[in-house]
Amino acid sequence: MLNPNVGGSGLYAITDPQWLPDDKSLLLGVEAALEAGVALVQYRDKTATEATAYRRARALQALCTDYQVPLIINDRLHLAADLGLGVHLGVSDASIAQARRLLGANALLGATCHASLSRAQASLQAGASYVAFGRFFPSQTKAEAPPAELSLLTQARQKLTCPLVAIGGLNVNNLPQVQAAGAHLLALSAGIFAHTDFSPTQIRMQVTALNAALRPAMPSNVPHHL
Ligand SMILES: Cc1ncc(COP(=O)(O)OP(=O)(O)O)c(N)n1
Ligand SMILES: Cc1nc(C(=O)O)sc1CCOP(=O)(O)O
Ligand SMILES: [Mg+2]
Repeated sequence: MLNPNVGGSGLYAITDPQWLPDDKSLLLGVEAALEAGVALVQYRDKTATEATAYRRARALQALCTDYQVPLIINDRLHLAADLGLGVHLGVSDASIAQARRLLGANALLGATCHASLSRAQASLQAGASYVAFGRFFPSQTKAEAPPAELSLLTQARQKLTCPLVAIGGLNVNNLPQVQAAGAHLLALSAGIFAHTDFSPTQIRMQVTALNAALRPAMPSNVPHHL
């Protein structure tokens, strides 16, 4: 379900250990984002051991449940299965079809599609709940992410009926144009969590400013799949 605070177009907060390096900053940072209003949270942590990732995901699950916001696990399909959560998968990760079989019909499954509409169509065919395109702007979090053009979102809106996620270098200044191009969900990591002095207050202020930059979606545009 999308966050009604933002009328169906919402923020998708993606954690990263560069910005939230330990349990305390991760939980305080995500809680600040939840308080200020995000529609989805993704736990993305490439470096944590299995045990640490499990502990952090469990703690985030409890927090997100309190705020009734879905939590999605990046990459780690078996962790998602253990906790009964959704998963986001890229081209080098487990397949969407395998994830759908393992996680069941109701799980949220996200698929990275970079700049490829045909990959998006194939991912949906295989059972994805949403498709993600990007990166639209240079990313501090993932500098090597391949580029995509904003016009792709407009084409995707014409061809696909699922929720469309935009990712990569999003911030308060470029958010309106990404939304206007057709994105339903705006995924950000650095734009929410990267601050020189980590502070939950800064994160809350940042999410509040991002939400203020978003225009509420028309009811007919709101995808109800999430
Ligand atoms: C919402 C969202 N979109 C894209 C990605 C990138 O996934 P992937 O290509 O698998 O890369 P990593 O995140 O695993 O580095 C994402 N995580 N979330
Ligand atoms: C994890 C990820 N995937 C991307 C892609 O384009 O597939 S861009 C990206 C990083 C997103 O973080 P930020 O908002 O800081 O740019
Ligand atoms: Mg991945």
